[in-house]
Amino acid sequence: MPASSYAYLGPEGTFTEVALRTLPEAATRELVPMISVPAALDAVRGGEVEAAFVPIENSVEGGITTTLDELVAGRPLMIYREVLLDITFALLVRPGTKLSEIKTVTAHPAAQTQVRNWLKAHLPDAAWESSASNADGARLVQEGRYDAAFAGKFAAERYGLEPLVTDIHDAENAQTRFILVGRPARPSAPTGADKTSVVIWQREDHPGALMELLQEFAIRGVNLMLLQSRPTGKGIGDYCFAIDAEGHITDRRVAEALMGLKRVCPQVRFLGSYPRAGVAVEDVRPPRAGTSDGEFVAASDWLARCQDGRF
Ligand SMILES: O=C(O)C(=O)Cc1ccccc1
Repeated sequence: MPASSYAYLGPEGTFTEVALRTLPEAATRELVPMISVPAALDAVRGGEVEAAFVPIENSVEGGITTTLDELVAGRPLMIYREVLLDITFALLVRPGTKLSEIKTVTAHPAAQTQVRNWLKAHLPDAAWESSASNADGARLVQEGRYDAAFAGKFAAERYGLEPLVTDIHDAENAQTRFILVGRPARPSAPTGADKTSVVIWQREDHPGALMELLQEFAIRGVNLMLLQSRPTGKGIGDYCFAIDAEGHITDRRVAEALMGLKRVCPQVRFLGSYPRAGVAVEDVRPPRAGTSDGEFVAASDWLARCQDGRF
């Protein structure tokens, strides 16, 4: 596997692959399908690939916990890009299969919540089995292990299947967010429409503990876009929090919020600052009064002058 390659959640024909191919840099890399998110991220940690492209969140189910848990623990990784993809499923079957003949269906667990109502209405007696990815489900249908798979329509041809039903989605406008993850290095320069991801651990259980952490963002006018709690595995009630905040680590208000967290949390893991998918710089709300870079710089200059008695 050459180092100028990107691993992704495979096999060929996943939504992940479709999302990855929308990145211009993917055209110049070898794309290597992997069987699971941990396998893709381990290939990054081991230096076998330059980066890995994996799903992180969808608008119906929330966080993809395998990915979050991988980013929270183990050797640190960093997020460099994100991609949003609209998701609708097709029911893929071996040619000639009728709806009435389907007894078993499969897909990635994150697909289940997106097709649950459709399944209840059209295949109420079908048994559900999870597969490693939606394309892997299609592969298993080709092999005869299941009767049908929920996957992208585009996966049908690759696995010799036919889309019996298309455009299946319980929720309108369902989207999945994917991230490009690499080893830690300097984040790309701010674009004006950026996002910063961190994981924070709280010091101890006490009233208002989470509010104290969130207030580091609130008082500096930093908007939060994701807050996902994950168990640390150390015992019931012991959680860390994955947070996406609007802005770049080089924005003063974001940097100050992160420093605030670093002072009060036992551990903070920086996961990267990267351009927001689908957001133009003109659409980003301007900083709240008193939280622009200029205002932070003016305040720290004033403080330095006070400390010097030069005011
Ligand atoms: O990329 C895929 O095909 C996956 O299996 C992950 C996934 C699951 C559900 C919706 C979008 C992506």
